[in-house]
Amino acid sequence: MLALGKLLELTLTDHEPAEKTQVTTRGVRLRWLGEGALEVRPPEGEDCGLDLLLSAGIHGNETAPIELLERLLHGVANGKIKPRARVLFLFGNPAAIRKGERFIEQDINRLFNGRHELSSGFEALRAAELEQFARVFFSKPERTRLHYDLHTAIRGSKIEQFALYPYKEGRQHSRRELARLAAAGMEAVLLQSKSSITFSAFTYEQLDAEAFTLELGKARPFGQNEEVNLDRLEARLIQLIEDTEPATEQSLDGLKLFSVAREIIKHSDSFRLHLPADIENFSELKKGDLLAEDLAETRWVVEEEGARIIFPNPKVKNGLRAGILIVPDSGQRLA
Ligand SMILES: O=C(O)CCC(=O)N[C@@H](CCC(=O)O)C(=O)O
Ligand SMILES: [Zn+2]
Repeated sequence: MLALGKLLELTLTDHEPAEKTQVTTRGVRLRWLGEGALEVRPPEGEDCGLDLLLSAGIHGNETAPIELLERLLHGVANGKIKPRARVLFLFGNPAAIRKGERFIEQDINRLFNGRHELSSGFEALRAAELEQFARVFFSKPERTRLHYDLHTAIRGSKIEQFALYPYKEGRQHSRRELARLAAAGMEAVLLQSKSSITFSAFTYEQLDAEAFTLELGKARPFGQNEEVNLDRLEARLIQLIEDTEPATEQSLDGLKLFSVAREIIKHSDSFRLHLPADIENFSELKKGDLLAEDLAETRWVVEEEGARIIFPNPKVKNGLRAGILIVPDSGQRLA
């Protein structure tokens, strides 16, 4: 296999390849752009017009999606996958991947959309670099832009695979994209209702890509991901790369939709979350329950009908999201 097909190995060993560009026997061009970043270009005349950004390892301990990208890249490099789309593969936080940790100094997925400029250190520099890779990749006019940022979650979940769909004022969420996600095995989508500082929010809000964070199961170390079944997603990604995707039905195929009722922000070290430590994502909450407390007698009480919790985490830094309170959404505002 071409050396550049081994992007994960290069990244894990912190190795710069001798040859930065390689071409497969079928004329597919692989270009190493920097640490953990590789662009794939289809042969001349075979480009279908899709620019697909696939990122994983934004959190270094979320290995199933990293392994998935590695399989796709091996397929491209050994000729089994025949790209007709331009694809940018990104491993988000190489230093954290090498250590098998969520992050080194700070959560890189809270440093996009300008936040890295207000910060410093390794992750802030990397977030700026990732924005630049994405900006250059999505700079070609009149092409379709799609970004999937692949993650796994800290805890178990009542709904195993789901997507988070960013928000931008004046832009509607696309029913067609949701149908595509359902076909890729996603069981639910959370429609965001405000701007955010994650990687997918950056490409959605600033680069006009359709962009999603995909949550694909529980985070486990490399080689221990047999319980994370990515078959449907993998098949769909290969179809996107090869431009063989069947015409997507508009049916959302049982996809559950949620919207954000409230983000629970941890303001101080006094923050207390009144949920069991092993609570699963999408657990239902009872109206009237005290969810959390913080300084100055701040109390978070469940007021919404049908409320559920995702990503509860009292250990985040002060000022960051310590959980999301979500409610069912009828999908009436979809385009
Ligand atoms: O399990 C958790 O608590 C977090 C899992 C995770 O990393 N989720 C992403 C979601 C990003 C988004 O809101 O689009 C994150 O927290 O960065
Ligand atoms: Zn993550």
